[in-house]
Amino acid sequence: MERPCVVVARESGETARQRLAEADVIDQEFGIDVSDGSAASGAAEDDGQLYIPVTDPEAVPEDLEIERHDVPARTPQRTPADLLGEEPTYERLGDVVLVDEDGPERAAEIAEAIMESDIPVRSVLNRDSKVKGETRVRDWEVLADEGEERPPTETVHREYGHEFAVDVSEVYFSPRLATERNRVVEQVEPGEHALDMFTGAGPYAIPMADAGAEVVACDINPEAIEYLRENAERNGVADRITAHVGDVRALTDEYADWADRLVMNLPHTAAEFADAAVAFANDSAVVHLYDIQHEDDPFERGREALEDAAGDEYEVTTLEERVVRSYAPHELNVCLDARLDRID
Ligand SMILES: C[S@@+](CC[C@H](N)C(=O)[O-])C[C@H]1O[C@@H](n2cnc3c(N)ncnc32)[C@H](O)[C@@H]1O
Repeated sequence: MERPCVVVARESGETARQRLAEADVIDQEFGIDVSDGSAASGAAEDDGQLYIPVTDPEAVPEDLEIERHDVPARTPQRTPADLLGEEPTYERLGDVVLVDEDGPERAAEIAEAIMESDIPVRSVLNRDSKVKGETRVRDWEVLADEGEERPPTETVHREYGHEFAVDVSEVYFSPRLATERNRVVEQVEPGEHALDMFTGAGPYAIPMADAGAEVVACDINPEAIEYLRENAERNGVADRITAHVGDVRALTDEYADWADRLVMNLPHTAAEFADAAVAFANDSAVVHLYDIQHEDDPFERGREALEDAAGDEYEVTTLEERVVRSYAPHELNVCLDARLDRID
């Protein structure tokens, strides 16, 4: 059936799809038409493009092209909401579903609906603790598991065209930060030196390397670095990433004056690493410092820490103050983008 569709080259398809999903304009009643450039594809037009059906062309970001195109109607899918009669809150990480429920009965009911629905899911996990200690890993209760060979906490997650293998019982990973990570990655210039100080399984390091950066990635959690290395191979960027296990402060001599860009994703604590960030910075470096702070002035602590560490060696300029998401009542997860320019 002919519907308004966003037309994109196949290689830009995943990025466009995620942007449209964020704007909530993908028409779920119709499928995406994937034409592969060959006359045998059966697509209405064999031009190697993707046609993503949208509900409201007016709400589509302006830089995306729209045209009417024949797309297939989808067979209706049963969602967890259809089965429960209301929309439960959950996040998808590959074929694992993450929920955050206190009551065991409610948790079991949601898990059952998720497993019975048509979304492709292998296990359902409930948050069983807050993020803990240096590694920021939390405990998970397994609510449902199809019982394959892989542990129910391990999966392969896809984000903006990259694949991340991760076991959430061993390594921190939050699918909620996908848009924020992409915002940072889009600023990367080919050839720049990027230091991902708290890399986890590599959701910043890998796309930055794919954007052409030479990346140094560090984590104190050895399991995280194992997954980072696997993910670097998986995404074909192993030759542009150097991985280190340990406290990132131990690298300040080896990478002194090296970095054009520093990613500091260790909310609550990153400001304590401002001295290391300044030691890593070259003559003009951009810092992305994440924090979780009271909404009254969530950027102050990070900015002051950078200014104190910079002393009279660097000028600190705020580039952007970004609210990533609300974390708890009156508490925000934020990112301060700042530039450090060496004072001659
Ligand atoms: C909030 S997680 C972020 C991981 C990743 N950047 C992401 O977005 O998924 C912070 C990471 O910092 C690591 N970490 C904590 N203290 C560290 C230190 N002193 N040096 C290096 N890594 C550290 C933890 O093990 C954890 O993987």
